[in-house]
Amino acid sequence: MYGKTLAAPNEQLNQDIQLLCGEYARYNGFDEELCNKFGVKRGLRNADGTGVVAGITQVCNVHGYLLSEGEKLPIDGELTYRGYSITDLIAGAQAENRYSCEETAWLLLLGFLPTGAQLNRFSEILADNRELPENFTEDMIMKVASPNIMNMLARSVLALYTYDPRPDDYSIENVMRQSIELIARMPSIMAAAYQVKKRVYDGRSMYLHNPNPEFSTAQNILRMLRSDKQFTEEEAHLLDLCLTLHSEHGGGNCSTFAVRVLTSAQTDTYSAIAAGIGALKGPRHGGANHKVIEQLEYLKANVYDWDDDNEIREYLRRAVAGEAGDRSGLIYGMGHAVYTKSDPRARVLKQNAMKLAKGTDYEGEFRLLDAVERLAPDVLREKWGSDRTTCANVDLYSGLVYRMLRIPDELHTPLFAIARTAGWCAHRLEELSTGKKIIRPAYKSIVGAHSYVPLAQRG
Ligand SMILES: CC(=O)SCCNC(=O)CCNC(=O)[C@H](O)C(C)(C)COP(=O)(O)OP(=O)(O)OC[C@H]1O[C@@H](n2cnc3c(N)ncnc32)[C@H](O)[C@@H]1OP(=O)(O)O
Ligand SMILES: O=C([O-])CC(=O)C(=O)O
Repeated sequence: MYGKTLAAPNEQLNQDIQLLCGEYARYNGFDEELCNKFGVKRGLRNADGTGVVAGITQVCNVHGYLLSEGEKLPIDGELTYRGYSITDLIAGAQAENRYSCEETAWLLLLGFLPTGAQLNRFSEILADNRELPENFTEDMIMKVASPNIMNMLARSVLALYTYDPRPDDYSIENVMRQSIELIARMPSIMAAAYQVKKRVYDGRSMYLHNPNPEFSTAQNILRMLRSDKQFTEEEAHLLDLCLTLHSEHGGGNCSTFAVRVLTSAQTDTYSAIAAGIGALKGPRHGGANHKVIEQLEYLKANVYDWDDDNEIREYLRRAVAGEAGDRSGLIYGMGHAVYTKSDPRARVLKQNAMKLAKGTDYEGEFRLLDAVERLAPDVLREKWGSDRTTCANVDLYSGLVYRMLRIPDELHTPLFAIARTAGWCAHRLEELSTGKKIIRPAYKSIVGAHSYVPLAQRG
């Protein structure tokens, strides 16, 4: 067989680990009721599920419900970047046949819309910084390839520290430079990591195409991923729309909060952004877009009639019971910490997915996702025993759009990371300029006091 395989742990080590885990279970874990007793805000949430307010931000607003007399009222979600609605940002660029991802990055970093001259200069700066440092691909990506591109993104971002003459300078001027370099370089890292992974793990040919300085971020991504470097303008504009939609989501989402936590310790930009990538990789967060595609494959394999709601509902019930799919009990692409009735990004992605799928081989996959969106809320309500409103999130339709753009499934979450780098950097800058305090919540200790026992006396 061609390609690198990972060594399995040896049998003796497996047995030792099982013993250790048995001991772990005896000495760890606690009665969940203790959290209620001590008023612990698990997941940094209030009793009604709203987030504990951890800071003030001017970067973004995620609006998902109204509070009336202490009750959460479901509404259609709204998302604004620096006060501008995402739909206006996208429509504005589309009306002028422009790409919006670079304008969005400027807006998030600086706080206002660029003039034409500012946008042109910013795009030139990004173009000048897309290439990776000399020998970076050879030394940092090729030498120890990773089977997982998110892992490779995090490792490569950390490695860039070594190539930076001022890695630990956290002045706004220096962090702005680092932010712009990272936004420019992330697509090149993803493309190289994917090509090398293809070669090393899948035994396929790799193509290392240089970015084109004349191209936008979306155009360059398609150019670098495709063996023939070819793409259509429609494809690049759709990818640009996806990147814009994923660029930012407030200070409280798991990955951005991770970036803010690390930043509050005044650590370096590379460590903070690598933490964001690590958090985004999780299947409850950005990794859900990849999981949605896996879930779609399970549905395709296990549902006989894709138009039979009863059969799909039954499958979803089994998934929630942990008896189907990846056995996690989750329906991926559904539910959100803030949005109730709808996620505005999912609405836009759904429209595009529907348009693109119509009359193609993907129509059936679109109908399956649509069925998940229609049926999952009731299935979840059965589980919760309540009438709570839940909705599709950004991850439900993005993977199908990427599939239709011929982007490999394993790059769906990395594309999210590429887009979110602008948001992470904007929050890092904000945390540095306004945070002023190390983020340090408390954990209530419930461990009793023990007298030390000398080794010879332990039973
Ligand atoms: C870019 C993004 O991060 S968007 C989110 C992407 N993630 C997913 O699609 C994964 C599936 N969804 C989820 O896991 C959740 O809805 C989250 C992580 C997005 C939000 O989590 P929370 O804010 O804790 O959701 P919420 O308060 O509504 O959860 C209540 C309960 O319902 C469960 N639940 C929520 N959504 C789902 C779901 N899609 N499938 C199964 N159970 C769910 C929660 O696990 C929780 O169970 P518990 O009380 O046993 O712990
Ligand atoms: O806000 C959240 O918790 C998750 C989310 O949708 C995002 O980060 O895009």
